[in-house]
Amino acid sequence: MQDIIFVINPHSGTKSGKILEQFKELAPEIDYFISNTLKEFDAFVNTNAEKYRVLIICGGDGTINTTLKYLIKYPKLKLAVLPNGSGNGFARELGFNGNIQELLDSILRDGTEMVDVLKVNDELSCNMLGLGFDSYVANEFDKMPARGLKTYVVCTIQALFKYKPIQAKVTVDGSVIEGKYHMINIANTRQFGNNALIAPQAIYNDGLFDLVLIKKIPFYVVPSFVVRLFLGKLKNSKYVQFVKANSLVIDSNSETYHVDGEPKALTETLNVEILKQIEVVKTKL
Ligand SMILES: Nc1ncnc2c1ncn2[C@@H]1O[C@H](COP(=O)(O)OP(=O)(O)OP(=O)(O)O)[C@@H](O)[C@H]1O
Repeated sequence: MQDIIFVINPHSGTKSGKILEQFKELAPEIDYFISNTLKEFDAFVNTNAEKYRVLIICGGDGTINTTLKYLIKYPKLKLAVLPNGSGNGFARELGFNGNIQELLDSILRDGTEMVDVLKVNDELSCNMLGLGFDSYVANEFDKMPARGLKTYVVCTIQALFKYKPIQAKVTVDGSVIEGKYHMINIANTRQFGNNALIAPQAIYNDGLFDLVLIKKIPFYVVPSFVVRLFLGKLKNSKYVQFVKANSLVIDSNSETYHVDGEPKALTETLNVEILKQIEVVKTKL
């Protein structure tokens, strides 16, 4: 337990204080660090990374995203997750269920699995990036004073009335796909979070990502689309096209995009490729 570090993002989710207390009670011998700012986190990891074998991240997909560059720089460091975000897509896919004792047991078993990391211009991603509707929602969510699932649902419903589809040109495997889209996703794992399975066939360690192109959906189709999304049945929808690839280029008039749920302004062409793999604690027996 000496070589494990627990890092908690106090800005993620809605119950980080309570989780930290529970963690300290169950594992008093494990070092912990409260990551108040990215600057403090950077200084802490760069000073201490060599001391540790496992980095437990307590936060959402956005927090996990901020650790990727360190996991690549210090490959002896393995990632484990105590989910505390609004969607927790990555944690759900890798089987991190939020139970502290089960997490510690998984770490002690010492099994690991590799996970692909994508490079998106100068950023990294391990779960999902997207343009269009979901980046619009991520941007609106970012402006809200409260976080959590409830706020996310409110932002999504409001966006259904305000959002306009985007124009995009995607160059993938020498072909050009061009059109008007409700949203475009590049999925390393199957889900956005909250078990919304946008790319049901995505495999996080196959050296490929799934490009998911969603055409403009008529308003009356939205309810059945949402049902298919949560059932993992989008493959049969005529509004959705899937392509597996390991690199692509996107030009779009979307003003925003998101990387693992973190909204960004879109001002240039996006170049996406599979970069490397990181080692993640295996939760399944
Ligand atoms: N390592 C870090 N240290 C400090 N702050 C961070 C760190 N990583 C991310 N943040 C900030 O904390 C905010 C919330 O983090 P995160 O995205 O993980 O939680 P969430 O939005 O509640 O969950 P989810 O991404 O699952 O929807 C981010 O938008 C970012 O501004």
